[in-house]
Amino acid sequence: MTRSDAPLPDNAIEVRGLEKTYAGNRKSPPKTALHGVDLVVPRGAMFGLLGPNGAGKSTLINILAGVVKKSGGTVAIWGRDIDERPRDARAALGVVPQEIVADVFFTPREALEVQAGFYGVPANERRSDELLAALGLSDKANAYVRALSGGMKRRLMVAKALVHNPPILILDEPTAGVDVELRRQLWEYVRRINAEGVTILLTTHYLEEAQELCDTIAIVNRGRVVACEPTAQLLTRLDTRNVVVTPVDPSATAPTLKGFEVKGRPNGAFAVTYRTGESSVEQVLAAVRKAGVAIRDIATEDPDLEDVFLSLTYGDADQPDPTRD
Ligand SMILES: Nc1ncnc2c1ncn2[C@@H]1O[C@H](COP(=O)(O)OP(=O)(O)OP(=O)(O)O)[C@@H](O)[C@H]1O
Repeated sequence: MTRSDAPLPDNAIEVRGLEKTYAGNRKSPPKTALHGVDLVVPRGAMFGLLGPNGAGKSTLINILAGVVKKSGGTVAIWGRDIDERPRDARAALGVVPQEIVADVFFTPREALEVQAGFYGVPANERRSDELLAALGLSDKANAYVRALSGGMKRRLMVAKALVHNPPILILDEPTAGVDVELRRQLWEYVRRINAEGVTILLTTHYLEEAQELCDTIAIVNRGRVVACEPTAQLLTRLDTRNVVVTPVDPSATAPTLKGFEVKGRPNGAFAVTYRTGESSVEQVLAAVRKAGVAIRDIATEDPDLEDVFLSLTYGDADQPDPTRD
Protein backbone atom coordinates (compact mmCIF):
# COMPACT_ATOMS: atom_id res chain seq x y z
CA MET A 1 0.00 0.00 0.00
CA THR A 2 1.17 3.52 -0.70
CA ARG A 3 2.06 5.77 2.19
CA SER A 4 0.36 9.09 1.68
CA ASP A 5 3.49 11.06 2.65
CA ALA A 6 5.77 9.25 0.18
CA PRO A 7 6.47 11.23 -3.02
CA LEU A 8 4.68 9.78 -6.01
CA PRO A 9 7.00 8.21 -8.59
CA ASP A 10 7.01 9.66 -12.11
CA ASN A 11 6.83 6.20 -13.54
CA ALA A 12 4.48 3.51 -12.34
CA ILE A 13 6.61 0.78 -13.91
CA GLU A 14 10.22 0.89 -15.12
CA VAL A 15 11.68 -2.13 -16.87
CA ARG A 16 15.33 -2.01 -18.00
CA GLY A 17 17.18 -4.64 -20.01
CA LEU A 18 14.73 -7.34 -18.98
CA GLU A 19 15.77 -10.84 -20.02
CA LYS A 20 13.97 -14.11 -19.61
CA THR A 21 15.10 -17.50 -20.78
CA TYR A 22 12.96 -20.47 -19.80
CA ALA A 23 15.11 -23.48 -18.96
CA GLY A 24 14.93 -26.33 -21.43
CA ASN A 25 14.37 -29.98 -20.66
CA ARG A 26 14.93 -33.29 -22.37
CA LYS A 27 12.13 -32.57 -24.83
CA SER A 28 12.62 -28.87 -25.58
CA PRO A 29 15.63 -26.55 -25.71
CA PRO A 30 15.84 -23.37 -23.55
CA LYS A 31 13.58 -20.60 -24.85
CA THR A 32 14.43 -16.91 -24.62
CA ALA A 33 11.12 -15.07 -24.28
CA LEU A 34 12.48 -11.57 -23.54
CA HIS A 35 15.63 -10.12 -25.11
CA GLY A 36 16.58 -7.03 -23.10
CA VAL A 37 13.23 -5.26 -22.88
CA ASP A 38 13.11 -1.59 -21.84
CA LEU A 39 9.68 -0.27 -20.97
CA VAL A 40 8.46 2.72 -19.01
CA VAL A 41 4.83 3.09 -17.99
CA PRO A 42 4.26 6.67 -16.79
CA ARG A 43 2.16 7.19 -13.66
CA GLY A 44 -1.49 7.69 -14.60
CA ALA A 45 -1.17 6.15 -18.07
CA MET A 46 -3.68 3.92 -19.79
CA PHE A 47 -1.00 1.79 -21.35
CA GLY A 48 -1.56 -0.96 -23.91
CA LEU A 49 0.91 -3.83 -24.31
CA LEU A 50 0.29 -5.50 -27.65
CA GLY A 51 1.97 -8.25 -29.57
CA PRO A 52 1.23 -11.43 -31.49
CA ASN A 53 0.85 -14.76 -29.68
CA GLY A 54 4.10 -15.82 -28.11
CA ALA A 55 5.62 -12.31 -28.23
CA GLY A 56 6.40 -12.34 -24.50
CA LYS A 57 3.56 -10.27 -23.02
CA SER A 58 2.52 -12.82 -20.40
CA THR A 59 6.14 -13.46 -19.48
CA LEU A 60 6.62 -9.73 -18.87
CA ILE A 61 3.42 -9.43 -16.83
CA ASN A 62 4.21 -12.56 -14.84
CA ILE A 63 7.63 -11.13 -13.96
CA LEU A 64 5.96 -7.91 -12.78
CA ALA A 65 3.47 -9.94 -10.76
CA GLY A 66 6.28 -11.93 -9.16
CA VAL A 67 5.20 -15.33 -10.49
CA VAL A 68 8.00 -15.74 -13.06
CA LYS A 69 11.64 -15.14 -12.15
CA LYS A 70 13.56 -12.91 -14.55
CA SER A 71 16.95 -13.98 -15.93
CA GLY A 72 18.39 -10.45 -16.08
CA GLY A 73 17.68 -6.72 -16.04
CA THR A 74 15.86 -4.59 -13.48
CA VAL A 75 12.22 -3.90 -12.71
CA ALA A 76 10.84 -1.16 -10.47
CA ILE A 77 7.15 -1.01 -9.63
CA TRP A 78 5.97 2.27 -8.10
CA GLY A 79 9.63 3.10 -7.50
CA ARG A 80 10.29 -0.17 -5.67
CA ASP A 81 12.89 -2.55 -7.10
CA ILE A 82 11.42 -6.06 -7.29
CA ASP A 83 14.69 -7.65 -6.13
CA GLU A 84 15.22 -5.29 -3.21
CA ARG A 85 11.61 -4.81 -2.06
CA PRO A 86 9.59 -7.64 -3.62
CA ARG A 87 6.65 -7.44 -1.22
CA ASP A 88 6.31 -3.65 -1.44
CA ALA A 89 6.61 -3.81 -5.21
CA ARG A 90 3.89 -6.41 -5.47
CA ALA A 91 1.61 -4.52 -3.07
CA ALA A 92 1.49 -1.66 -5.59
CA LEU A 93 -0.06 -3.96 -8.20
CA GLY A 94 -3.45 -5.46 -8.77
CA VAL A 95 -3.29 -8.17 -11.42
CA VAL A 96 -6.23 -9.60 -13.33
CA PRO A 97 -4.85 -12.80 -14.86
CA GLN A 98 -5.70 -14.18 -18.27
CA GLU A 99 -7.43 -17.31 -17.03
CA ILE A 100 -10.59 -17.16 -14.98
CA VAL A 101 -9.81 -18.47 -11.52
CA ALA A 102 -13.08 -19.04 -9.69
CA ASP A 103 -13.29 -19.59 -5.95
CA VAL A 104 -16.01 -22.18 -6.09
CA PHE A 105 -16.54 -22.30 -2.34
CA PHE A 106 -17.09 -18.58 -1.78
CA THR A 107 -19.72 -16.05 -2.66
CA PRO A 108 -18.39 -12.93 -4.44
CA ARG A 109 -18.54 -10.93 -1.20
CA GLU A 110 -16.65 -13.64 0.70
CA ALA A 111 -14.09 -13.92 -2.09
CA LEU A 112 -13.35 -10.19 -1.76
CA GLU A 113 -13.17 -10.36 2.04
CA VAL A 114 -10.75 -13.31 1.89
CA GLN A 115 -8.59 -11.49 -0.63
CA ALA A 116 -8.58 -8.33 1.53
CA GLY A 117 -7.56 -10.45 4.52
CA PHE A 118 -4.76 -11.93 2.44
CA TYR A 119 -3.43 -8.41 1.79
CA GLY A 120 -3.90 -7.42 5.43
CA VAL A 121 -6.46 -4.72 4.68
CA PRO A 122 -8.05 -3.74 8.05
CA ALA A 123 -11.80 -4.43 8.31
CA ASN A 124 -12.70 -0.72 8.46
CA GLU A 125 -10.82 -0.03 5.22
CA ARG A 126 -12.40 -2.82 3.21
CA ARG A 127 -14.69 -1.85 0.39
CA SER A 128 -16.13 -5.12 -0.83
CA ASP A 129 -19.65 -3.74 -1.32
CA GLU A 130 -18.38 -0.66 -3.13
CA LEU A 131 -16.35 -2.83 -5.53
CA LEU A 132 -19.24 -5.23 -6.09
CA ALA A 133 -21.51 -2.28 -6.91
CA ALA A 134 -18.92 -0.63 -9.17
CA LEU A 135 -18.60 -3.82 -11.19
CA GLY A 136 -22.34 -4.50 -11.39
CA LEU A 137 -22.23 -7.51 -9.08
CA SER A 138 -24.28 -6.25 -6.11
CA ASP A 139 -27.21 -8.54 -6.80
CA LYS A 140 -24.83 -11.51 -6.99
CA ALA A 141 -22.95 -10.62 -3.79
CA ASN A 142 -24.21 -13.72 -1.99
CA ALA A 143 -24.53 -16.10 -4.95
CA TYR A 144 -22.27 -19.08 -5.46
CA VAL A 145 -19.42 -18.06 -7.71
CA ARG A 146 -19.97 -21.15 -9.82
CA ALA A 147 -23.44 -19.79 -10.66
CA LEU A 148 -21.93 -16.64 -12.24
CA SER A 149 -21.52 -16.21 -15.97
CA GLY A 150 -18.01 -15.99 -17.46
CA GLY A 151 -18.28 -12.21 -17.78
CA MET A 152 -19.36 -11.88 -14.15
CA LYS A 153 -16.47 -14.06 -12.97
CA ARG A 154 -14.11 -11.85 -14.89
CA ARG A 155 -15.51 -8.72 -13.29
CA LEU A 156 -15.19 -10.40 -9.91
CA MET A 157 -11.51 -10.96 -10.70
CA VAL A 158 -11.13 -7.24 -11.41
CA ALA A 159 -12.76 -6.49 -8.05
CA LYS A 160 -10.40 -8.96 -6.34
CA ALA A 161 -7.38 -7.29 -7.91
CA LEU A 162 -8.49 -3.96 -6.46
CA VAL A 163 -9.27 -4.89 -2.82
CA HIS A 164 -5.98 -3.46 -1.52
CA ASN A 165 -6.43 -0.23 -3.47
CA PRO A 166 -3.29 -0.61 -5.61
CA PRO A 167 -2.10 2.40 -7.63
CA ILE A 168 -1.48 0.14 -10.66
CA LEU A 169 -3.90 -2.32 -12.25
CA ILE A 170 -2.71 -4.89 -14.78
CA LEU A 171 -5.29 -6.52 -16.99
CA ASP A 172 -4.10 -9.49 -19.05
CA GLU A 173 -6.57 -10.08 -21.91
CA PRO A 174 -9.51 -9.10 -19.73
CA THR A 175 -12.18 -9.20 -22.39
CA ALA A 176 -11.42 -12.51 -24.09
CA GLY A 177 -14.76 -14.28 -24.41
CA VAL A 178 -16.69 -11.43 -22.78
CA ASP A 179 -19.73 -10.17 -24.67
CA VAL A 180 -19.93 -6.67 -26.09
CA GLU A 181 -22.12 -5.18 -23.37
CA LEU A 182 -19.96 -6.54 -20.54
CA ARG A 183 -16.84 -5.34 -22.31
CA ARG A 184 -18.31 -1.89 -22.52
CA GLN A 185 -19.14 -1.93 -18.79
CA LEU A 186 -15.71 -3.20 -17.87
CA TRP A 187 -13.98 -0.52 -19.92
CA GLU A 188 -16.21 2.18 -18.50
CA TYR A 189 -15.09 1.15 -15.04
CA VAL A 190 -11.43 0.92 -16.02
CA ARG A 191 -11.62 4.38 -17.59
CA ARG A 192 -13.19 5.73 -14.43
CA ILE A 193 -10.50 4.43 -12.09
CA ASN A 194 -7.85 5.60 -14.55
CA ALA A 195 -9.39 9.09 -14.41
CA GLU A 196 -9.18 8.81 -10.62
CA GLY A 197 -5.45 8.21 -10.92
CA VAL A 198 -4.96 4.43 -11.19
CA THR A 199 -2.31 3.52 -13.77
CA ILE A 200 -3.59 0.83 -16.14
CA LEU A 201 -1.47 -1.67 -18.05
CA LEU A 202 -3.47 -3.90 -20.32
CA THR A 203 -2.84 -6.53 -22.92
CA THR A 204 -5.50 -7.26 -25.48
CA HIS A 205 -5.86 -8.91 -28.84
CA TYR A 206 -8.61 -6.46 -29.76
CA LEU A 207 -6.61 -3.77 -31.52
CA GLU A 208 -9.66 -1.56 -31.97
CA GLU A 209 -10.16 -1.65 -28.24
CA ALA A 210 -6.54 -0.68 -27.60
CA GLN A 211 -6.71 2.12 -30.15
CA GLU A 212 -9.81 3.55 -28.50
CA LEU A 213 -8.76 3.13 -24.88
CA CYS A 214 -5.01 3.48 -24.54
CA ASP A 215 -3.11 6.75 -24.50
CA THR A 216 0.21 4.94 -25.01
CA ILE A 217 0.92 1.66 -26.74
CA ALA A 218 3.94 -0.63 -26.74
CA ILE A 219 4.21 -3.36 -29.34
CA VAL A 220 6.27 -6.42 -28.47
CA ASN A 221 7.43 -8.87 -31.08
CA ARG A 222 9.54 -11.96 -30.46
CA GLY A 223 10.69 -10.75 -27.07
CA ARG A 224 11.61 -7.22 -28.17
CA VAL A 225 9.80 -3.88 -27.93
CA VAL A 226 9.37 -2.72 -31.53
CA ALA A 227 7.38 0.44 -30.75
CA CYS A 228 6.41 2.40 -27.66
CA GLU A 229 4.74 5.75 -28.12
CA PRO A 230 1.52 7.75 -27.74
CA THR A 231 -1.29 6.04 -29.66
CA ALA A 232 -1.88 9.05 -31.92
CA GLN A 233 1.79 9.12 -32.89
CA LEU A 234 1.87 5.39 -33.54
CA LEU A 235 -1.05 5.78 -35.92
CA THR A 236 0.86 8.30 -38.01
CA ARG A 237 3.73 5.87 -38.54
CA LEU A 238 2.33 4.43 -41.71
CA ASP A 239 2.55 6.59 -44.79
CA THR A 240 -0.07 4.54 -46.59
CA ARG A 241 -3.73 5.12 -47.28
CA ASN A 242 -6.40 2.95 -48.83
CA VAL A 243 -8.77 3.75 -51.64
CA VAL A 244 -11.76 1.43 -51.41
CA VAL A 245 -13.33 0.92 -54.81
CA THR A 246 -16.81 -0.50 -55.32
CA PRO A 247 -17.03 -1.70 -58.94
CA VAL A 248 -20.20 -1.57 -61.01
CA ASP A 249 -19.96 -5.35 -61.29
CA PRO A 250 -19.43 -6.67 -57.73
CA SER A 251 -18.89 -10.24 -58.95
CA ALA A 252 -15.75 -9.27 -60.91
CA THR A 253 -12.46 -10.33 -59.33
CA ALA A 254 -10.25 -7.57 -57.92
CA PRO A 255 -7.74 -6.39 -60.56
CA THR A 256 -3.97 -6.63 -60.26
CA LEU A 257 -2.52 -3.12 -60.34
CA LYS A 258 1.15 -2.56 -60.97
CA GLY A 259 2.78 -0.68 -58.08
CA PHE A 260 -0.21 -1.00 -55.73
CA GLU A 261 -1.35 -3.57 -53.22
CA VAL A 262 -4.92 -4.70 -53.87
CA LYS A 263 -7.13 -6.63 -51.45
CA GLY A 264 -10.65 -7.88 -52.08
CA ARG A 265 -13.40 -7.14 -49.56
CA PRO A 266 -16.31 -9.52 -48.85
CA ASN A 267 -18.91 -7.18 -50.40
CA GLY A 268 -17.27 -7.21 -53.82
CA ALA A 269 -15.33 -3.97 -53.22
CA PHE A 270 -11.54 -3.92 -53.13
CA ALA A 271 -9.01 -1.79 -51.29
CA VAL A 272 -6.01 -0.32 -53.10
CA THR A 273 -3.17 0.73 -50.79
CA TYR A 274 -0.87 3.52 -51.90
CA ARG A 275 2.02 5.45 -50.35
CA THR A 276 1.05 9.05 -49.67
CA GLY A 277 4.48 10.41 -50.65
CA GLU A 278 4.61 8.46 -53.91
CA SER A 279 1.10 8.33 -55.38
CA SER A 280 -2.29 9.94 -55.16
CA VAL A 281 -5.96 8.98 -55.26
CA GLU A 282 -5.97 10.23 -58.86
CA GLN A 283 -3.22 7.80 -59.85
CA VAL A 284 -4.98 4.92 -58.10
CA LEU A 285 -8.22 5.66 -59.95
CA ALA A 286 -6.41 5.97 -63.27
CA ALA A 287 -4.82 2.55 -62.70
CA VAL A 288 -8.19 1.04 -61.78
CA ARG A 289 -9.84 2.44 -64.93
CA LYS A 290 -6.92 1.29 -67.04
CA ALA A 291 -7.49 -2.23 -65.71
CA GLY A 292 -10.98 -2.04 -67.22
CA VAL A 293 -12.95 -1.69 -63.99
CA ALA A 294 -16.07 0.50 -64.10
CA ILE A 295 -16.29 2.33 -60.76
CA ARG A 296 -19.57 2.70 -58.88
CA ASP A 297 -18.19 4.35 -55.73
CA ILE A 298 -14.96 5.16 -53.92
CA ALA A 299 -13.96 5.92 -50.31
CA THR A 300 -10.61 6.62 -48.68
CA GLU A 301 -9.35 5.17 -45.39
CA ASP A 302 -6.53 6.08 -43.01
CA PRO A 303 -4.48 3.19 -41.64
CA ASP A 304 -5.65 1.92 -38.27
CA LEU A 305 -3.76 0.30 -35.44
CA GLU A 306 -4.12 -3.10 -37.05
CA ASP A 307 -2.25 -1.90 -40.15
CA VAL A 308 0.52 -0.40 -38.00
CA PHE A 309 0.64 -3.52 -35.85
CA LEU A 310 0.98 -5.82 -38.85
CA SER A 311 3.62 -3.66 -40.47
CA LEU A 312 5.68 -3.61 -37.28
CA THR A 313 5.32 -7.25 -36.41
CA TYR A 314 5.51 -8.95 -39.76
CA GLY A 315 6.09 -6.34 -42.35
CA ASP A 316 3.68 -7.99 -44.70
CA ALA A 317 0.05 -8.31 -43.70
CA ASP A 318 -0.35 -11.41 -45.85
CA GLN A 319 2.42 -13.31 -44.17
CA PRO A 320 1.11 -15.89 -41.71
CA ASP A 321 2.03 -15.36 -38.08
CA PRO A 322 4.59 -18.12 -37.46
CA THR A 323 4.04 -18.09 -33.69
CA ARG A 324 0.31 -18.65 -33.90
CA ASP A 325 -0.83 -22.15 -32.87
N1 LIG B 1 6.94 -21.91 -18.92
C1 LIG B 1 7.49 -21.81 -20.14
N2 LIG B 1 8.47 -22.64 -20.53
C2 LIG B 1 9.05 -22.54 -21.73
N3 LIG B 1 8.71 -21.62 -22.65
C3 LIG B 1 7.74 -20.75 -22.32
C4 LIG B 1 7.08 -20.81 -21.06
N4 LIG B 1 6.14 -19.82 -21.02
C5 LIG B 1 6.23 -19.18 -22.22
N5 LIG B 1 7.18 -19.74 -22.99
C6 LIG B 1 7.58 -19.32 -24.35
O1 LIG B 1 8.01 -17.98 -24.28
C7 LIG B 1 7.53 -17.24 -25.41
C8 LIG B 1 6.70 -16.06 -24.94
O2 LIG B 1 5.50 -16.54 -24.36
P1 LIG B 1 4.41 -15.61 -23.66
O3 LIG B 1 3.35 -16.50 -23.09
O4 LIG B 1 5.08 -14.66 -22.75
O5 LIG B 1 3.83 -14.81 -24.92
P2 LIG B 1 2.52 -13.92 -25.03
O6 LIG B 1 2.92 -12.72 -25.78
O7 LIG B 1 1.93 -13.72 -23.69
O8 LIG B 1 1.56 -14.81 -25.88
P3 LIG B 1 -0.05 -14.93 -25.80
O9 LIG B 1 -0.59 -13.73 -26.48
O10 LIG B 1 -0.29 -16.19 -26.58
O11 LIG B 1 -0.43 -15.05 -24.36
C9 LIG B 1 6.75 -18.21 -26.26
O12 LIG B 1 7.61 -18.69 -27.26
C10 LIG B 1 6.40 -19.33 -25.30
O13 LIG B 1 6.32 -20.55 -25.98
